[in-house]
Amino acid sequence: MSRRLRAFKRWMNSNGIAYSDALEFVDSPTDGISVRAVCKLKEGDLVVTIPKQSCLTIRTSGIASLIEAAGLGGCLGLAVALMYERSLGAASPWEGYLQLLLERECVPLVWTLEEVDNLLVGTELHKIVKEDKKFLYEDWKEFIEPLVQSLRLEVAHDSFGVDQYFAAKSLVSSRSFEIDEYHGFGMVPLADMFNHKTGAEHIHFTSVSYSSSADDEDDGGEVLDASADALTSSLGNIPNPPLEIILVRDVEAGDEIFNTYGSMGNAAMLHRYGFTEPDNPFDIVNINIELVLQCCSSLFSNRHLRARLSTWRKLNYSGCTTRDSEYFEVAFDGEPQTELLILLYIVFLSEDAHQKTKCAADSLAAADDDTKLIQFLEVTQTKCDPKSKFVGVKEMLLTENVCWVLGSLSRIRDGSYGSTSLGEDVRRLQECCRVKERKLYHALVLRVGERQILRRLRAYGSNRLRKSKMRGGSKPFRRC
Ligand SMILES: C[S@@+](CC[C@H](N)C(=O)[O-])C[C@H]1O[C@@H](n2cnc3c(N)ncnc32)[C@H](O)[C@@H]1O
Repeated sequence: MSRRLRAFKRWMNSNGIAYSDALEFVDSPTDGISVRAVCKLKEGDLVVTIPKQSCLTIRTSGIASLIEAAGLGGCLGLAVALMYERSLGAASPWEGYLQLLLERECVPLVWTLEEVDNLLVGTELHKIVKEDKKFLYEDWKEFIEPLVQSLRLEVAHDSFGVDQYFAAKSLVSSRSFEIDEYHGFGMVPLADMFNHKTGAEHIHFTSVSYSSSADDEDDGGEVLDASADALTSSLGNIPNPPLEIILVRDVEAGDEIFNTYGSMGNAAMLHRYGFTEPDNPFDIVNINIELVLQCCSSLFSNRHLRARLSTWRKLNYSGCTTRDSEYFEVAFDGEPQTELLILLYIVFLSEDAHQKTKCAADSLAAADDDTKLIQFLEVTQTKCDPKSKFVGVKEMLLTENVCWVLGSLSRIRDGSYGSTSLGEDVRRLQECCRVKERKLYHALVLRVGERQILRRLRAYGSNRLRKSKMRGGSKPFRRC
């Protein structure tokens, strides 16, 4: 066992963190720390208990009162707590835990701007990471720099520099857990040593809720050997149950024990945790509404597009929204969000069908989603395919024109990745070393995954078109 793991185990023992003998901690020079099962473990086994007082949170940190006085909460406050405890070195009560952590996690936030521009161009993350860098710098300038200057902390000021803040944020983003209402988010030693596997986790991490009934207290016999002091909150004598890790799936002897960080696409995973998973079924690509309108602008006037967009909105449709953009999701299998198909369908409606839709807009808008779509198609007098009950209402939106735009959107969106083809990206990924070229590897997994979704979007449109033609289905209202 590595020296840092031995020191961490000693620290856990003296801080009331109890774990099953069946857990083995592995320290690999290439892949970091992971947890394995020494023997077979069964679903329902309680394998770890962690007193909340051993977690590093805004409340437990030695700088708690200053953070509170400055009104810093959430991840920003936790990053300050982490920077402070790190600055204390061996004097920090968490030293045995902190010495186990990397200086920073390799999330795009801590990549250079040049790396972000070169590696993430075109991907869902490019703009987001550039904004993150800007906003976090502003947070540092506005909250952390004045805090350190005004309070004349007895620790080195350079422990609170902008680089240290970004490093702390990368650890908070990749390792923190929500503990409870009182502590909020915190660094949870040991719970943060389990790696992630999508949809195949073995453990769940839980915060046990306290019950005052004597029966419930008796049931607490399974709790591992955590010290009574550690289980009692420092705020009066309110019993404060520990955090627990419980097996939710059997693990064979020798196998790695995985947690889940949630079901998310590669962009979210790389953003928050600094890694990706090939063929991640939760991957998505977003198509901005501006791009949709731009794509249609070669066929229709601005006036026409504005009128059709307004009708779509009157029917109570919208895309997904963030602070400053509206977009449509394309799922892993290439299926576009229904709202996008409806918008395109309305764009291509004949003037007569559009007028009828406008007249019926108020009553249509009030209906639930499924009924609204059926009634909308009836209003626009789309001839229902006799087999439509087998193909689904969504298919009725896939006219030749709509499918054509889907293909165009896919090509234009794909152009944002630069001049290399998908095939070249796939070759680069095959030749890339996951360990030595970590940033390039994960950026390529993200890029290739997104471009494959766009290719499936093209296939989605052309397959539906072929099927529709074979059925002699709905005719386009207007040819491109
Ligand atoms: C909560 S920590 C897990 C323990 C970590 N391996 C360590 O060395 O301390 C989360 C970090 O572990 C790594 N990680 C977790 N699951 C991973 C996976 N499936 N593939 C690659 N890296 C993973 C990432 O670097 C991530 O930011």
